[in-house]
Amino acid sequence: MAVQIAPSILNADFAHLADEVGRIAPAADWVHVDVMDGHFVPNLTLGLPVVERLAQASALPLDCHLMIEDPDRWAPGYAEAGAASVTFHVEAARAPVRLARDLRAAGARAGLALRPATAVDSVRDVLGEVDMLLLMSVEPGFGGQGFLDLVLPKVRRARELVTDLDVRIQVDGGVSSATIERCVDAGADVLVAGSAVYGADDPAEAVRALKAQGQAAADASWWGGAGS
Ligand SMILES: O=C(CO)[C@@H](O)[C@H](O)COP(=O)(O)O
Ligand SMILES: [Fe+2]
Repeated sequence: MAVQIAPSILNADFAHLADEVGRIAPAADWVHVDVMDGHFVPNLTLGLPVVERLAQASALPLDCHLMIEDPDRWAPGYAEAGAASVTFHVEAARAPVRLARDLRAAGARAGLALRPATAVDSVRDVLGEVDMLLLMSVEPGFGGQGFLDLVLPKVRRARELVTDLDVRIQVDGGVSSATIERCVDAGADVLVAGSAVYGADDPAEAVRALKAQGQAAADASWWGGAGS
């Protein structure tokens, strides 16, 4: 299974977003767009009008991570705006199964996100309804935070639970050359990296290096042969 890198533009220059995506486009699989509403998390970033324009201007598919309240109401709009993948938090959703189905019906991949304190087993029965499970390895809200090792057993458990499913496991927060191998070895196959990419002199080269490191870890891991 190919490891994918989704750089987060949270640490990019918001005045030149399309250009910032262009800097990673030669190497990245997705561009990770962190949508924060100032309520679900104590930070405010961007919303639907920006995502709509970015989806048109971006050289990469958009992986939208919605850190917002009432995703049941707002998330389908991001799929309709052109996001290729829309991830919402289970802690905020009233009807996660219905919402995942709405996202897929709107043409997007559906992702389910868990804060660090939310147990993976709490969503085991709905994993067949989604395309990706996002496990936060920092408390959501800000880039540049330290990686929380407590996510690693959760990643391993998630990988066990999706053995017979076509569900990607994404880790988000504090992913860098120092932590990516542990994430992938546990079972992650999509890695979000914000400051590790946009803090580098050459963001595309940083993505290539992370991908090579992650793929080597996957090939050597206990789950590496699983999935498609
Ligand atoms: O969703 C979030 C933060 O809430 C992340 O996507 C971060 O933006 C990733 O940034 P780094 O931790 O890699 O700097
Ligand atoms: Fe994120």
